[in-house]
Amino acid sequence: MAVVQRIFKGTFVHSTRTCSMEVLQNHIMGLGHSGKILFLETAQEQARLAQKWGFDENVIEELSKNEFFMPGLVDTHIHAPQYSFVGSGMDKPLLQWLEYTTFPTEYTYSDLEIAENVYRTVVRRTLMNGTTTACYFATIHTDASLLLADIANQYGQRAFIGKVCMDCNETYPRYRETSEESINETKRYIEEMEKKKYDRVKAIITPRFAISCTEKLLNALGCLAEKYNLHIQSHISESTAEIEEVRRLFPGYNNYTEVYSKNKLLTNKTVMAHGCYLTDEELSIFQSKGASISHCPNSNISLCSGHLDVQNVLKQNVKLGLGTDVAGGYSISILDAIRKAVETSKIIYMEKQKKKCKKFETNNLIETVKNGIDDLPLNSEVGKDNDYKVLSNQEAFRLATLGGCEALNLDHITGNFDVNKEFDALLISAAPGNGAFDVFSDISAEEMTVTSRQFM
Ligand SMILES: Nc1nc2[nH]cnc2c(=O)[nH]1
Ligand SMILES: [Zn+2]
Repeated sequence: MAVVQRIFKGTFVHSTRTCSMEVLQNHIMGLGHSGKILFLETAQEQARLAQKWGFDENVIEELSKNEFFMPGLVDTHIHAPQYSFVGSGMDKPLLQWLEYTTFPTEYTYSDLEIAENVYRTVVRRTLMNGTTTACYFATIHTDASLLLADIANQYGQRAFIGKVCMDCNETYPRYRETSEESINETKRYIEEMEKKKYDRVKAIITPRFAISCTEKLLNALGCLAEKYNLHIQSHISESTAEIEEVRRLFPGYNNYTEVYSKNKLLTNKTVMAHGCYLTDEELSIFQSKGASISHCPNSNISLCSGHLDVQNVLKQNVKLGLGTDVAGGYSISILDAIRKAVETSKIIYMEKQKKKCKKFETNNLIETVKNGIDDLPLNSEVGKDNDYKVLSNQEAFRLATLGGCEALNLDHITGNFDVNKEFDALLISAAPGNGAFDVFSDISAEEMTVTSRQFM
């Protein structure tokens, strides 16, 4: 039997397959050598557990009343090099923003000194914000991408790191590769990454998006992903202008999703960012391939790209996680993504209400003509049968943790506190001294001084 290394007692909050947020109070968790969860049971079982696992009850580490453990946050889509201009240049829509702000900045990452400075900062800052797993885009530069992987490994972050591939760039031609360069450098990148044998940091195949890649490159990358059994990431259906351009560039395909799926880029290890305008037909392709979507609500609003209807994606059984999409999104925090996901869902709800209201108005007009003004429906009745359910905080919490791990095909390893998974967690104090918010309850001054720590 495995030897227990650490034992925690207190409150554990996580998601399960059937419950968005399960709060387990007064529970005991035992961790094994490798950080794997050996048991999580009610504290009433303490004496029995001590006997079974052979530990001394005095070694139990007890959380204070306002502390709890939750799974580490998962950022399923973030551009590490773009952190250097986060929060600026957001006055343009996607394609112009790429041309004038993003490409000129990413181009400078051939300089490893620039890369090292920003990459070290972004990994530390994401960890400080509770992101224990991140799926990164780097740039087209192989050595700088390898450096980002090395830094994530040094800091103990679980990460996918993508060397970006793009053999087309009409708007900023200096920042692109030839098809051969892109394919050969991707091979070199994969092989270098394999040699490193990092525990928690892996290469991910990264065509930037259909507009930046020829069909030849997309196909070659799909074949490489298959050959090396790798994860894949890209962008899809983020803005209407982008979709128009994809239609112009790939006239032989029925829709945007097909451009990826027919080039072997839509697998159960694929995560596609945005998907705001995917049709139900396209979502059903995602579902059948087991591919997932990274919902990046801050970016979608900041670049005026569109909204993702999360409830529809979930209804179609497509795997879904949250992403910051720094620097399309101005916040590096997944807590912000949780808030924005709920707010986006409320906006969709209000839009549906408005449509309903318009329908009533039209009907009223006809009714009014027929029956006179007294038969108008009361305002309070408007929207009564709007059956759209706003995303709850608990559901958004699930997307930020277990949902993200499902999206990245990591849910057999981590994402919640199931026995045998790795304990990848945040220790949250709801009432740290001088914290960012206030908690009104009977907590002692001593407990107030406890701050959040992070366990990996
Ligand atoms: N938000 C976002 N969308 C993209 N589509 C292609 N590249 C990018 C990028 O860097 N950011
Ligand atoms: Zn992005």
